[in-house]
Amino acid sequence: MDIQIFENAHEASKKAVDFFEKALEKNQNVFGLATGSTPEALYEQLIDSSLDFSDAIAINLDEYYGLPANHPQSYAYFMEEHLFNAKPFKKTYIPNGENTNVSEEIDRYNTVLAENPIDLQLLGIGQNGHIGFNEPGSSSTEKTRLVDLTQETIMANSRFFSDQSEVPTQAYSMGLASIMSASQILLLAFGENKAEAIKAMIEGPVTSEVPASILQNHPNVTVLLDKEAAKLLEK
Ligand SMILES: N[C@@H]1[C@@H](O)[C@H](O)[C@@H](COP(=O)(O)O)O[C@@H]1O
Repeated sequence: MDIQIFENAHEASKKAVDFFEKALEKNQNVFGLATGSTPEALYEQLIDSSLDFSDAIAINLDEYYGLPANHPQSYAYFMEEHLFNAKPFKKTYIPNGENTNVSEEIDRYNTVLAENPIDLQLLGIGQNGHIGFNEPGSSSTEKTRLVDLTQETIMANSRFFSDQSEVPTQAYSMGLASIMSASQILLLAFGENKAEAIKAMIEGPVTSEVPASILQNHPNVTVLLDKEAAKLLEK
């Protein structure tokens, strides 16, 4: 893993833009994208850049189960608001949270991934070390699936909903095997509340208890951190 530490999220996100630029230059046009507050600064900078994604494909990691795409807290809505409306892609994919035929939705998404191998996968990280919505205990061999969210994740995500009872308890997510099959991975983490997860991911053992630790086994991972998220790392 290549670990890079920056003064703040803005500087780290600036560096992340370079990875998108380099990928486009090499005609690596399939981007695995993430939601959450972490990539917001990156998406703002991509919008402000002259980079052209009109030939690129975006494949998102996950979506809440039960939320329609036009729900303001759905990840589909987030992506439109934070990136796609201002920076159009040729094609965008995200799990359909409204599809209650679970095996059909999983097959559809796994086919999308098989037909469009991801060149650059962007990731955030949950405070418990989850990536996508692969919670602690997730198997490293899983592809797309419907996951039960942990109480910790439901609590963390409740800040976006007016009432905790409205926070979905399940989500469709690309699995760890889907994430690991990307050619290159870029993980961003900002703020002190990510410091423990980052330490465990980088310096701890590879364990399903910290899903992100599996990234130690990937040959091409870059981690961009601000000082707070890096503060527990051994110097
Ligand atoms: N499914 C998303 C993850 O993809 C994201 O990395 C994580 C951290 O979110 P944030 O960036 O807001 O801290 O939250 C959610 O659980």
